[in-house]
Amino acid sequence: MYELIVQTHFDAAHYLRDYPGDCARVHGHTWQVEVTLVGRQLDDLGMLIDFKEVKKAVKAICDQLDHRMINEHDYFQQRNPTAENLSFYFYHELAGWLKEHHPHVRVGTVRIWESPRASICYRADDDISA
Ligand SMILES: Nc1nc2c(c(=O)[nH]1)N=C([C@H](O)[C@H](O)COP(=O)(O)OP(=O)(O)OP(=O)(O)O)CN2
Ligand SMILES: [Zn+2]
Repeated sequence: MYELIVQTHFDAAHYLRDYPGDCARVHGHTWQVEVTLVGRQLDDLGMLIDFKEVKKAVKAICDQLDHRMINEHDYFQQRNPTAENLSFYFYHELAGWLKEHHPHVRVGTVRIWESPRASICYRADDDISA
């Protein structure tokens, strides 16, 4: 099994609806994003997927959020823009892209850092072996 990892970041504003504290006020983060893709099958070049392609796909998702108010994004109008919801959103956007373009590869995890000291990692339930 191969595990491919790419990291990137985006800067954006958000606020947490109904949060009992200062995070209910508009503020910003540099969100770090780490995506892990997994698969067994390599292409003729000996690659799981070209890093360049993965970076482009992750960037396309980040670009929808970068330098914006995340709460105004369609997906986050009804959901709080927490690291949990962001990791779920990235996971499923990438899963859709892989299904269409690279069906032999799946998303392993998406980790989102709100700060260097706090992150959330999402993986699909059936990957949990406990
Ligand atoms: N489980 C989660 N908890 C919190 C989230 C979240 O997405 N998931 N988000 C927030 C707020 O966005 C808040 O801005 C971040 O809080 P915190 O990590 O405390 O950030 P600080 O920069 O204030 O951290 P300090 O260590 O106090 O500087 C809150 N909780
Ligand atoms: Zn915040």
